[in-house]
Amino acid sequence: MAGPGHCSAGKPLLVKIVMAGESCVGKTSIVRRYTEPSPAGPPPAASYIATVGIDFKVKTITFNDTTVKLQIWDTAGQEQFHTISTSYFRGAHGFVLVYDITNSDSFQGITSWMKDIHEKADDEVDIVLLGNKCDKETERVIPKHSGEKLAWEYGVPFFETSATDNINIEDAFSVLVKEIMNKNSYVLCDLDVVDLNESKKKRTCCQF
Ligand SMILES: Nc1nc2c(ncn2[C@@H]2O[C@H](COP(=O)(O)OP(=O)(O)OP(=O)(O)O)[C@@H](O)[C@H]2O)c(=O)[nH]1
Repeated sequence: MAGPGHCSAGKPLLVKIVMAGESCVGKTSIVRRYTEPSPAGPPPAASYIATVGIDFKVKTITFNDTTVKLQIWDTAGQEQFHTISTSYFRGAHGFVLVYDITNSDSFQGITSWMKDIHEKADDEVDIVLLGNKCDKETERVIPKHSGEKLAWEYGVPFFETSATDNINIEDAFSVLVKEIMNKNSYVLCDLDVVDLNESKKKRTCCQF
């Protein structure tokens, strides 16, 4: 893969990030909080709508004076979508691996998601571990030190986050992007990305 030094002048870099973790831990809410444009971000939807298959959002950031396009793939956590979700792991530069601090099954599931990442993603991929829903302190079942210990065992950064209260979301992505960007070889030039929304906007009933 090409590093930043190989990109044509003015071309942004492209970084592929994949969200992973059990169903209902807050992956979609975290992506929405991070990518949607209002300064504080909109609150995640109060009602839960499961991701079906896969979805993605793009966010453009500046890192050390370089424009970087983050392509964030939001996978479905439900078991029935496991094969399709993990098929998007290949080629990812980084993973945001999420559990819910109020749900012990989602914490136990991290080991299996880590195994999937190591089996299906490229070697030396960067990962950040998030214990989400830290605004629900009274319902907490996973102590913060358990998350820290697990992250330490895997050698990855760890944050407790809240998509609802916008806690540590920006910081978690910043740390992940920094780790990815520091490995120049994992960043692609954004040469052949087609903006599908842009083509849709231009299309009329007679033009395809
Ligand atoms: N209190 C609280 N609720 C949250 C938080 N993040 C998400 N939720 C709620 O948790 C539920 C599930 O959130 P989603 O973002 O859809 O979860 P998901 O991991 O994308 O779920 P799948 O699409 O099934 O994989 C929704 O009702 C959200 O409003 C949070 O930080 N705090």
